[in-house]
Amino acid sequence: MEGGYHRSIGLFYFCGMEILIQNIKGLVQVREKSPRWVAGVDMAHLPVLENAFLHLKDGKIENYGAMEEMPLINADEIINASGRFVFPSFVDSHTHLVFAASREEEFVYKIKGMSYQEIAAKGGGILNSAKKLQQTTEDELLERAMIRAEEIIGFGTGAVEIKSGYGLTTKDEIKMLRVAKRLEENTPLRVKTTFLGAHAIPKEYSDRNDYIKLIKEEMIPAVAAEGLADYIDAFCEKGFFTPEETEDIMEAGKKYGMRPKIHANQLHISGGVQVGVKTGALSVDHLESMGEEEITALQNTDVMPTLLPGAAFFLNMTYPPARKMIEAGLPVALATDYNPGSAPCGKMPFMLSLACIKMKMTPEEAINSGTINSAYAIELQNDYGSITKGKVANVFITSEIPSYAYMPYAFGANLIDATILNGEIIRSNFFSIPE
Ligand SMILES: N=CN[C@@H](CCC(=O)O)C(=O)O
Ligand SMILES: [Zn+2]
Repeated sequence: MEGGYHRSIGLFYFCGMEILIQNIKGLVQVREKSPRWVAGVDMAHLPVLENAFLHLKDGKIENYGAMEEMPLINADEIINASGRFVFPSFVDSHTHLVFAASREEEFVYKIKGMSYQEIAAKGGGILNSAKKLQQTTEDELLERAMIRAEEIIGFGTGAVEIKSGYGLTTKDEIKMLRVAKRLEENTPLRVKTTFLGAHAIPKEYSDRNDYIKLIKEEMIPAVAAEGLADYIDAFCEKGFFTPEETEDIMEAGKKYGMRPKIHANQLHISGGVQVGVKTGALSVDHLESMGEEEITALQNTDVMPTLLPGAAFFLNMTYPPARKMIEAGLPVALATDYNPGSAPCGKMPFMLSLACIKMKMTPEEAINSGTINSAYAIELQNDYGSITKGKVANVFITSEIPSYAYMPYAFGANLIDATILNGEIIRSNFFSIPE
């Protein structure tokens, strides 16, 4: 067995560890061959193997099957999961989890009746977060983001996308993205990064074109030179960036190898969906405001519609029409949008509950959305998002629950009892972790 140094906790660990989880009540999202996504009526199907075993070796899924067919396995660690379900870890494909400070003063304004746009116009919102982030050092930001990373691991997340967009100057955007990269080095999370310089226009720009020029001519090349971003994003919304500006910025990013992922149709029908389709975006995200035309535009494309019900919940807005999208044959992905302004919550199981309760998705559809489909939304579907031989050994074990549907049903409950990432036991509260 080979040893190694644990990046996050500074402890020696056995990276060649073999783990056998046996007597699993239900092994969820078992796919012999991983699809790139599931769409339309197929979203209602969630493959679950009852009374199963799962064998993890060298950080990968080695084998799984029915208990009565389990071969002899010489594992270092044997976990008895009777009464429990094992899920592939969630993939959270849209977050802003690097930020300097929370914004609960705006929360109170919202309670008193101010809208998201009114708060932004008063210098709150994204510009408020940018001001605080500019005054925070890279190391301080990392320290704060590490706490959130540990938090989401406890909620069952194993891979995450993190955006910039609270820097709004070249040096501060780079600072945010460096922190996101350092999170991957310092935690067991798989991290994908997105450059979101086009999140808001800073106050000091009387001509918005000057800021857009800065994004295209200075920020994008600087971010690319350090290899800091996989994707490029813009907040395509009234009062933020127009569809034409969004398209221009997406095309500029593409020249540097960054594929678009767009904030689209959150507050209005913004044209963001059509720009996403036109620029070959990997995903269009939010989609609270969708007409027939937007749904039709997404059909027969490779763009993943990504729903962020935590933002609609927090802002008390209409939820995306998930049923209409699924009935139109589209896939949908789910993510948290974890950020200090519109969704201060990184808990994927709660997103599943909101998907079911508020968007009328079934538990099967919600689980497919937060695993295999959200993996596609950050191009990780070949390695994450399902229990498939050869994929990364990222799983969690639930507490003793009656069914997998209990996960979205018991909203807010903490139902995750153990987490294994990259084949390492990260935490457990029902068996002791080997020294
Ligand atoms: N909508 C734009 N960006 C974030 C919110 C940012 C903020 O208010 O800080 C979102 O995805 O909801
Ligand atoms: Zn967002």
